[in-house]
Amino acid sequence: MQIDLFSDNSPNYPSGSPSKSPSESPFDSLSDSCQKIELTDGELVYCPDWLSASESTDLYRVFSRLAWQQSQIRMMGQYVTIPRLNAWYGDLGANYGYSGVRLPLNTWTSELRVLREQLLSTTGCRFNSVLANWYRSGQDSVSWHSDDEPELGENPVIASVSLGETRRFQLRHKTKREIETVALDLASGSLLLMLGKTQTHWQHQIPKTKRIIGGRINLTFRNIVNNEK
Ligand SMILES: O=C(O)CCC(=O)C(=O)O
Ligand SMILES: [Fe+2]
Repeated sequence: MQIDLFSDNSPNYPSGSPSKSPSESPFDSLSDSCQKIELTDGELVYCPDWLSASESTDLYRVFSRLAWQQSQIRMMGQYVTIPRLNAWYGDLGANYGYSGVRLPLNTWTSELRVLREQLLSTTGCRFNSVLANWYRSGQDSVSWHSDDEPELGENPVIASVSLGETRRFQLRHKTKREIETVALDLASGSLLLMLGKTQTHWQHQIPKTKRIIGGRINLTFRNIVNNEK
């Protein structure tokens, strides 16, 4: 695979995509196995079989050995332990935090690097970091939020790879309450792209479930544009 790592493309815009009229998304040319989901004020692409079942099983096992930690976030002046494990990997300088937590930066593992290259060839987007989440059971979750930290820049492309147990992913519009919540069941081996103004206008969550289920690892590849912090 030939990749020009030093080309001067805008980091959040696919590099290899053919030129399109402005009304078309650069992601329209993704394979037929991907489904485009148009939102009011946002856009998603869902590719259910991005990885094969055996790749997904192997990667779940490999990634269960990432540098997991259980972070504490600040909420209304109090420290609260988050109901999931986190790990942050990225290029030197790709520093990231949310809700008062600064996650320690780990250097890429070879398997995370391979996934990042596969994402470059699928999407044309180059990511410099990945936030890994491990939902150990149905009692682990992430509550309503947007991936809108300033270091992600404007209209970030977030590429979310799911491994292990299928979990429900919900999105709600921030201001237009008449728009119904959107729900997607994110299967093992799937890729979900959140595009355009999705982070500006929508929040997303993984709710808890009472079902007795196994674990799920989610990898959200991101591009940190402001690295001086
Ligand atoms: O687990 C997921 O699918 C979502 C994770 C997420 O929203 C995040 O890491 O910001
Ligand atoms: Fe998120």
